[in-house]
Amino acid sequence: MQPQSITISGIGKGFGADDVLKGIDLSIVPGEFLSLVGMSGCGKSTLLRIIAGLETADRGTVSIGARDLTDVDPADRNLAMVFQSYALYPHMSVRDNIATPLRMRRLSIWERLPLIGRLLVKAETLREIDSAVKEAADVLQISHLFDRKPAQLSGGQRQRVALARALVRSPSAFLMDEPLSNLDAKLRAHMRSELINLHDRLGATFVYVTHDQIEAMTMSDRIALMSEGRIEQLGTPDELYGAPATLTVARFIGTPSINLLPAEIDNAGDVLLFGRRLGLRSSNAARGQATLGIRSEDIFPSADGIGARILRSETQGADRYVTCQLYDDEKITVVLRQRAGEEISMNDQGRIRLGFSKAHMHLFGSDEKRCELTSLEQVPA
Ligand SMILES: Nc1ncnc2c1ncn2[C@@H]1O[C@H](COP(=O)(O)OP(=O)(O)OP(=O)(O)O)[C@@H](O)[C@H]1O
Repeated sequence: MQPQSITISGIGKGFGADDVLKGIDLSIVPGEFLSLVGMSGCGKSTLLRIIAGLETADRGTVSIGARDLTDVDPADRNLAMVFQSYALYPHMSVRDNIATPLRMRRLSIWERLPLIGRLLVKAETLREIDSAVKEAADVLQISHLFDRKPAQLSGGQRQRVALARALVRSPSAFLMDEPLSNLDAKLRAHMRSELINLHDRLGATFVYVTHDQIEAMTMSDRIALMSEGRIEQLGTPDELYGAPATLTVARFIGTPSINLLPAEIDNAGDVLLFGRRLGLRSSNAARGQATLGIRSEDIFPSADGIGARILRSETQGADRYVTCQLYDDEKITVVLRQRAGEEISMNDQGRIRLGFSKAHMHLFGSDEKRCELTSLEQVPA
């Protein structure tokens, strides 16, 4: 199956008085791995269900390739949906679970009957179904589990059966709703890389819903970050991390979370942090209160920096995250990343001085939107 594009135009959806999707436009390119990510309740599952045809939009259209699907039944959309709950048939073997979508599509109601159906159906059709089931099971490395029932499988194996069942139909695209969230952390990380491999091998279009930004950041070609029924930002993981369009995106993406500090913009557009000019100017920010975002890797010990007190430090793999209180202000703490082998020099009271990398600061105006910053060295006087 050639990978297909998915085009979503002006999708709106309400449940009662709740406006859950407020006009979504999104073009997913053929073969792309696109994640819909956002806080619980932002509308990502509803959007995926509308693409699948399991939910009807109040307005707007969904197309796959050149085909408008808005009024097409879910069964005729040729999209494979994989759920968090796996949705396997408990009484059927792994082989029969995988074969079911093909039997539904290729066999008549009589041919699907146990025993008598076998007499009616053509041997060639059965062979074709068996071979497609075997191929899908081989891709997901579960052929040795063919005769087991779902209850006899681990979580990861069940999810693989669900994926094989989706794969066997040669769908135009795969739609996945939090497919890994029932797995423990280690298996999750393993299945993440299996899904990436599967995507690379199939070259198919994947739309993946998750509330886990790490999952979205590590797996996706592009991410659509949703908030309150809107797409807040659409871009590559690097774009969302390196140039968050809004405070919501900045807060959501990145571990540890971005440090946010209260700042001010004076009449000339100069940015002040704790009353000090930073040598940065914003041409498009409204004057007054603003927020500066600084990621932990862009903060470093510096003799002429801002005074801070170390509160705690946590080791995570090769990095240590050090939480510091700025100016003894209880509300303002920052986390900096200390790499293995680096020692932070502090005085006996646990105090240090911190500098911020100007080139990597993110400024958000009072409307919470990103403002462009220029270094004053580049601004003509
Ligand atoms: N069938 C329904 N009837 C009424 N309200 C619904 C229905 N389905 C979803 N909602 C509401 O719509 C909003 C968006 O739900 P949706 O499941 O799309 O969010 P989500 O971003 O996928 O959240 P989660 O990560 O928790 O699954 C929520 O407030 C939810 O309560």
